[in-house]
Amino acid sequence: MTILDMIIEHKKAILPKLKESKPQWDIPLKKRPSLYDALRKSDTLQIIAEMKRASPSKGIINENADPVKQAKRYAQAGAACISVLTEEKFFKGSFEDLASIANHVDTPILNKDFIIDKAQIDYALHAGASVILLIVAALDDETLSELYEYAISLGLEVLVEVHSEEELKRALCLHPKLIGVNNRDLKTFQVDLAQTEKLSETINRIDDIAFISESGIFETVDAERVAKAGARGILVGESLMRSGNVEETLKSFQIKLPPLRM
Ligand SMILES: O=P(O)(O)OC[C@@H](O)[C@@H](O)c1c[nH]c2ccccc12
Repeated sequence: MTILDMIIEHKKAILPKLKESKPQWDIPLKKRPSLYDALRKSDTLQIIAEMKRASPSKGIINENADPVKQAKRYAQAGAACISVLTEEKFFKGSFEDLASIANHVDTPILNKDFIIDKAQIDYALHAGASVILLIVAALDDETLSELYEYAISLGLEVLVEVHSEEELKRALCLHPKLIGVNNRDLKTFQVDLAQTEKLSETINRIDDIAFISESGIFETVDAERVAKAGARGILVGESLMRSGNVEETLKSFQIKLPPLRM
């Protein structure tokens, strides 16, 4: 059983409880800017900065970080979007974190979780997210497209995450606007930025898509490498959560990009 299987099993087990208790927040989908627009229009690499206390591959990263302080630091340093992990058991996140961040920052907000059911999308919406993540590796085609359409119908943006060519092919059937290549294989934890390069050939052939490279980005050279492959944005967690100077670390990734062909 892979770690991804374990997380999904756990999600299924707690789903009935989630469905019983309705979301207790009602942070309206305020007029947050579109992540897609930020990625398409900007001439610098856009940073999606993540609030991440722990992970199954790294254990504790920064358990006691104050989510609002961290998110405000990200926003002030120029992050295009704040990503908030809400998975509790393996990542020590919560919808509380998401709601409190949503109450204090105006950037787009990505709910980072393992979504397998519409009820989780309702939670994301009520807790203040404007973008949700759908992980292709965790879903069959039918559920993937059902959840995708549902989120879009609610006015949310959807980041569709892939790791392999095969997953990319499945993702592209949705005609997604936001595609993320996770450099980390969620089944083995192996991280390799070459994954972004590999999948970029296909992604770069599609007009109108905003391409994000996710995970394993620590240095300016890493950002330069994925930008060269065509990424307009990067999703960064660990290096920002461990940084003694968030502003400096974040700014070290804001490199110049070639203009997009329109
Ligand atoms: O901490 P990193 O290596 O910078 O990675 C951030 C982000 O990409 C990672 O947290 C992530 C990407 N996709 C996910 C899916 C579920 C949980 C977590 C993730």
